Amino acid sequence: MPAPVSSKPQVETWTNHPETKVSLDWAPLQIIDLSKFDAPGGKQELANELRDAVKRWGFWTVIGTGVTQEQLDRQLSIANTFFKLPLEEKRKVACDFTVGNYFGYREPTRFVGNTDVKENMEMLNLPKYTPNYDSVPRHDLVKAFEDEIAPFHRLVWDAVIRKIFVLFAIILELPENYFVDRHLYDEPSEDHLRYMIYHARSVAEDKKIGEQWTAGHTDFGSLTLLFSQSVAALQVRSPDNEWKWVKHVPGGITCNAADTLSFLTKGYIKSTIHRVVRPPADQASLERLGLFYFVRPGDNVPMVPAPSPVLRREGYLTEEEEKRASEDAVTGYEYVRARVKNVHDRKATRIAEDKPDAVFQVKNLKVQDYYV
Ligand SMILES: O=C(O)CCC(=O)C(=O)O
Ligand SMILES: [Fe+2]
Repeated sequence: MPAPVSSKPQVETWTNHPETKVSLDWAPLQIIDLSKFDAPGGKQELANELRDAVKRWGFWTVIGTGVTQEQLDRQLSIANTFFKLPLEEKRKVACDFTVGNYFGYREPTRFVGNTDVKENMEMLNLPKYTPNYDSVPRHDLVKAFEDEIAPFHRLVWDAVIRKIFVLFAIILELPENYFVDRHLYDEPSEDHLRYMIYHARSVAEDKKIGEQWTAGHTDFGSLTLLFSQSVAALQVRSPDNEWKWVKHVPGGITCNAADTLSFLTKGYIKSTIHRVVRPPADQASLERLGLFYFVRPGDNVPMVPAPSPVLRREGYLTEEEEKRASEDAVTGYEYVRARVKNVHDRKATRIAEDKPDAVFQVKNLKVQDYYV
């Protein structure tokens, strides 16, 4: 048995950056106050507020989550400490994209498209703390802080994700636990908490890549939670196909729906296109450290449309489709692993100049690979 890690390393405290003073074209994202969730009529009220946001934007912000600023800052400081480790240490547990495995450290090794500019982002994806993942390797630093990371990991699911899934079920007139049951924390899934850092680039380098740090894309799982942070760089494609900046909401969590939730709802819940670009001038030289939770469907959950009266009524789902849906259905694990492999198991990242006509497909499930 490995020796228990007795003392914690010193953390490199992370300090948040000031917000940009540049006036940007911000996306008008709906704010959902989850502190109302348990009040009488609260869930229904929140579901009504969320309905339009999920159908049209696929992006919204939650506040009143119960996750404290102190907990958030502590996670960011642990993340900051991790990224300052020597590369050899970070490499000890690495993502294995040859099998679409996103758990572990992602090193910025790839060139952007056909340029000589390298990726500027590193990440660490931490699987859930449940017996299913006991044997998954973790870095010593992560083990040393497990008493803080593990409860935080589960708290995000319990306090935020579970509630959002209940709201989706109400919107779709399904039993309240319909989506919760397909994303349970204690069942196996590719869910991960993510630490992610973007390093600043020079004006000249950013120019070569069209200032796009990550090309337009949809996320692979069901739901992405981005703990709101002050360095502006994330843009969402609006219902009118215009890029809008996502504004910082202190203490809030920006959420977006992703591919598998769109499959489970026949496209009613929108898997929204977004990208990451060079920050505005007053923030362009800052390190951009972020904390995320990527929610994936349960490994064994079939990607079939929910039997929702709303989907039937609004013409998303025909009787014939409903009958055929479960034949040869793709599972959550199959889709997510294949999608991660397709996007990441390559030597160069995609760039806006590439032809954006690539379609990714697993059996009947189809998405556009990336967007300009
Ligand atoms: O860094 C961000 O704000 C978003 C990152 C993102 O879109 C992703 O990792 O899928
Ligand atoms: Fe994304």
